[in-house]
Amino acid sequence: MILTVTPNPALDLTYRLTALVPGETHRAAPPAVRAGGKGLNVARVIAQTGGAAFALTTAGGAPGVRLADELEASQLPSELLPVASPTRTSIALVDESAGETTVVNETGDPLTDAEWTALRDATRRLAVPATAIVGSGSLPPDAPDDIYADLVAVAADRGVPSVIDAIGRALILAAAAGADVVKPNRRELAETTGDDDPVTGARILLDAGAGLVLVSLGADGMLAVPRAGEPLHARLPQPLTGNATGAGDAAVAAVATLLASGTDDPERLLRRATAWSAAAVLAPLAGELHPSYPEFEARLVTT
Ligand SMILES: O=P(O)(O)OC[C@@]1(O)O[C@H](CO)[C@@H](O)[C@@H]1O
Repeated sequence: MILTVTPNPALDLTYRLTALVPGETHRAAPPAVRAGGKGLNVARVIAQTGGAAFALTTAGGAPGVRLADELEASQLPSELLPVASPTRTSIALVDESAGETTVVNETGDPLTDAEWTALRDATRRLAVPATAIVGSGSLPPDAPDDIYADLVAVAADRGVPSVIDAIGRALILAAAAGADVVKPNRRELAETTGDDDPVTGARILLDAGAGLVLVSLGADGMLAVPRAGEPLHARLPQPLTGNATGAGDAAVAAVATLLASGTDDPERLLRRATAWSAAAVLAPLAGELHPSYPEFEARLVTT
């Protein structure tokens, strides 16, 4: 199975609005409630596409109970480490007329040292049967910077690939630890490296030690910058509108699935990641693909 580790999960509330007007009051039907956080979405997509996934995360307080209940109902194999602070909430406002989604992510509360140790220990234990390990999502305040680097080291010890979707120093340290693939989006990459050009930014992460950098470019598709050879770009002939929340997680799910099956060709990784990411935009909630996802790869333009 592919192990996903989400140190900062979120109870995702998705509201659908006919139109989002800043400064106005909106009335909405009750939100869709999902156990979210990037690694949980990655695991859901792997499961939807026929793979075996296991999600490791934390849960605390009343939102943590709701997260646990929803996760159990979804039947996604998972382990939730109990933590003292309440799980954060993330709100997605889907503007149906504009075809855009606005997201408010709480930062989350710090974990204690003992809770971080428990997360590291559980990662080591659950890595034993894993065929790939994914570390995904922002970290709560005061998190140890090396948490994803540690995960990369665990994967390397087990001889399985690692994929990291993170930001800042945690991402740089994960690259330096030799992550097989790192997948920031364009803004996260610029924030992390201080370079606005995605190819130059990606090369900073490659120089640090990453095997391949995938950069999601939103409606403009995705870029793969390998250690050897030229950068590759893939996109659909025309952009899609929908709910882009979780599109990056679908890309990570695609990459982890291919790596776990022994495929590490950058172009294949890029094409599958771009296709699943696009199919996620057409699905109503983060953590799922539109059922026509197998058709997307054939429509891509790669340069
Ligand atoms: O704060 P992070 O971890 O960067 O993002 C959290 C989040 O917005 O990302 C997922 C979509 O990718 C949601 O399920 C989740 O709530």
